[in-house]
Amino acid sequence: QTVTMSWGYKPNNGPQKWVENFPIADGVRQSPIDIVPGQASYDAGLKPLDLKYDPSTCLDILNNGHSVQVTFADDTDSSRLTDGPISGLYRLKQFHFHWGASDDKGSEHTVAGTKYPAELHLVHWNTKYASFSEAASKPDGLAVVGVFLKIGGENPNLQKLLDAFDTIKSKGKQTSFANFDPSTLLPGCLDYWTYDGSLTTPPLYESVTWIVCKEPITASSGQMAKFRTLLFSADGAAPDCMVNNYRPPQPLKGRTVRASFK
Ligand SMILES: CC#CCOc1ccc(CNS(N)(=O)=O)cc1
Ligand SMILES: [Zn+2]
Repeated sequence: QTVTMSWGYKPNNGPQKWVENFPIADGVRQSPIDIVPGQASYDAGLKPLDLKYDPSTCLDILNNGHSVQVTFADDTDSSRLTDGPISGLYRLKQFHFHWGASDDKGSEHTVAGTKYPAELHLVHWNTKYASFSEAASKPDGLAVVGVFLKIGGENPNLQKLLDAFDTIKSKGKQTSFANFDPSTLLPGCLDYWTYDGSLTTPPLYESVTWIVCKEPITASSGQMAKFRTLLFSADGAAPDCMVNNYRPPQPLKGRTVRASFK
């Protein structure tokens, strides 16, 4: 390799290599995991998720070279998560996706070994800390809500994002993106599994309370194909399709997965 390569999802810089620069990759609370419903413990003490998002906090949509990300203004509590498995109030910072090269793979979490074509992550940070950056490395710093995507009917709310993809095709491109309500991407039923985990990309901080929704949302096969038109590569570089940007499940290492539902 001529220039020092940053992390990615290829054989020479992908998940099997991340431990070289990020030793926490072999840590005790890494994500994602395979969720085995029969082994999850129903916890009647878990509260329903309370998610309230203000579309006016939506700022822009970005190709960061690893995923497509929608970023939010987090200087007030107007887009936030409370209750569920967490205590306190966590502010929405961004959401992004992971997906495959084909509809048979793409999610990071799996359910009894089943891979979904994609997974949405809504990243929130604990307001007991002063900022996202400070919270990102604390054991109770982040709460990420995961939502599976399955192949089904056209999703009109998802289409609003996809319509912006042509302007952010390559790494580093971003464009303003206003008045999007992320709650339109949530399933009708907010039953969830929860466990203590990590970021699924470098720096892999073990700072995430994971909240994975049992019910998927739908995307059509054509909409999934649109995700695959994005590029890992920057303008002018050899085009490198942004696909398979998912980390495979990691060892549970004795952790308990709790269910909010019977
Ligand atoms: C300071 C700092 C930092 C890192 O911030 C992030 C935030 C989200 C992610 C995506 N991780 S995931 N897939 O677990 O939501 C990666 C790095
Ligand atoms: Zn993610």
